[in-house]
Amino acid sequence: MKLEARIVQSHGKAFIVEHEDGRRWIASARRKKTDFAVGDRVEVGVINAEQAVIEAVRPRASLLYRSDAFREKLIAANVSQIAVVLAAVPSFYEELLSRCLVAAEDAGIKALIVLNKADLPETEAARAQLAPYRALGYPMVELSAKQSIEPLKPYLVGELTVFVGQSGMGKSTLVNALVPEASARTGEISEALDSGRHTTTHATLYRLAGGGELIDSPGLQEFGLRHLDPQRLTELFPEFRPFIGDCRFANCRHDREPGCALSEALGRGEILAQRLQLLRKLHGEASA
Ligand SMILES: Nc1nc2c(ncn2[C@@H]2O[C@H](COP(=O)(O)OP(=O)(O)OP(=O)(O)O)[C@@H](O)[C@H]2O)c(=O)[nH]1
Ligand SMILES: [Zn+2]
Repeated sequence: MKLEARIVQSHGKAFIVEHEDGRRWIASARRKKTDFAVGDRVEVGVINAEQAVIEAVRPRASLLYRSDAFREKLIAANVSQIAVVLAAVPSFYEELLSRCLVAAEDAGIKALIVLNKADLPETEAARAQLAPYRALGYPMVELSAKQSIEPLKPYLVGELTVFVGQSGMGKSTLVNALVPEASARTGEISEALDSGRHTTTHATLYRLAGGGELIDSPGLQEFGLRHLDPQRLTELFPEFRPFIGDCRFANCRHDREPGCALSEALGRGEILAQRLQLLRKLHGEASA
């Protein structure tokens, strides 16, 4: 029997898929194909009440993934928004935030900055550090996951939001507050998967009471973007778009070339040094 289902949990090689009527199966892919992600809509062949096989994946509205020199790793499919969870303590990598924003631009989805642990006095400095990103048009919500997640809720309605964050930013606290059953709900199927095959949960999709859905992804320390098209990199920085076409050389890497419109904009204080640095770094990665 063949059915349409959605991947709601990924364990790397094994997945949990859910039909719209709520039935769930442990599913693996035919052959060694494993490039599926939570959020994917798939056609499954049902084997029995517990097991199914993924036969095909439907075209994706969006796909977020990261890549380094050795491999690509899918983060989530069909999401409409990425929420980057940050906190003042421990300190966050600003470059990782910027990379998430670039990935969102590339995937054509919204990005939301969530500044957690607003109860800590160090938050003021973090807020100032993030001001330029708000000025770029990325919305930011400040909250304390330990106190109240109400400020975040309106942003999640009607969206499929993937939550990403470095370890320690409080993403688990946040997700558990948004989805009270999250810690328990992974349930027996997933426990059986974890203990039986020594795999860990890569990502899980949850439905929110107020409408909207979220995907909790594992802590992120790096966000390799080698897969980005070097020709398109500049477009992925919204504030650089007005300068596209203004460099003296058409193939300008915006590094030491004379007549570089971005280097000149930097000299005039119109763009952030760390953003231009990231663009240069991404150019280097993409061509390495
Ligand atoms: N002060 C304060 N601490 C918080 C808040 N939210 C989470 N924390 C603390 O921050 C620490 C990290 O929280 P987690 O939710 O485990 O963080 P995580 O981002 O999921 O990190 P990993 O579990 O390492 O992936 C814990 O000690 C939490 O109690 C908050 O709003 N305010
Ligand atoms: Zn240039």
